Amino acid sequence: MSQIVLRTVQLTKKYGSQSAVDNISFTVEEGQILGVIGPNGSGKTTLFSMLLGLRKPSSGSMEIFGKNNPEEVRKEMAAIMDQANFYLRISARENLTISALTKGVPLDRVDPLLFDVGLEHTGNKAFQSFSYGMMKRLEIADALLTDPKLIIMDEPTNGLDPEGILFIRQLILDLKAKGKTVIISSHYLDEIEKVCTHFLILGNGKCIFHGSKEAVKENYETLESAFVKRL
Ligand SMILES: Nc1ncnc2c1ncn2[C@@H]1O[C@H](COP(=O)(O)OP(=O)(O)OP(=O)(O)O)[C@@H](O)[C@H]1O
Repeated sequence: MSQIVLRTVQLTKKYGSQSAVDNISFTVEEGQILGVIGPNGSGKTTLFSMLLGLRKPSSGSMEIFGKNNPEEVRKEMAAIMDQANFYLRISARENLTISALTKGVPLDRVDPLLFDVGLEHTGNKAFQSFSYGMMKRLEIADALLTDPKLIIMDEPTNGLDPEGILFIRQLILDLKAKGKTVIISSHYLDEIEKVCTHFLILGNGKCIFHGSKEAVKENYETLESAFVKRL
């Protein structure tokens, strides 16, 4: 049986009287690629913030690798949240080297990762000269430094050109081939449908569908139709 990576039980986050995440229970097993979708304001970022330990649930519980506190499994997890903090005047390679030193990661991981994200030729350019797509690639390399088992990505294709979108698709497929577990939010249903094994559809903070790609196909044919019919 596959290991359970994440289990939430009636997970709830309230802002005042409003439930941004409302009583959500689901599990994610090792190797699954879970796509989290929902309209604006449906609770995706709030859910991710709790998974990363950035916000505390108001009620309910969650376990990641069997631990209640995300801090205890920090080394097993990485997040790509569009909030990367890099030094502007130094290169991608230098930024990644500093990050590796800070995280206690062997420095020989830096160059292969620059290669993996397609920055091997631009690795010596100052970060401030980077395009948005290049920044995103560096953020991904940084997130993967620790070889995490669980990768959480909040709308990773937002603002990317077609080449960048293809790169993210291939990256997720590579992570899947390595047996990593990925939780990814996106508004691009066609794109997320190509890479995910499972889906969680949120509406007003509630789980309105959770199931496998096969269950979506069997019941709704496409993710878009599941999305429209369940909302
Ligand atoms: N810090 C906050 N204080 C009060 N309300 C908040 C806060 N953060 C989010 N909300 C509210 O919680 C609800 C869920 O927001 P959240 O950002 O989690 O949704 P989302 O699905 O990520 O949206 P989007 O697709 O626009 O990124 C929204 O109604 C939002 O206005």
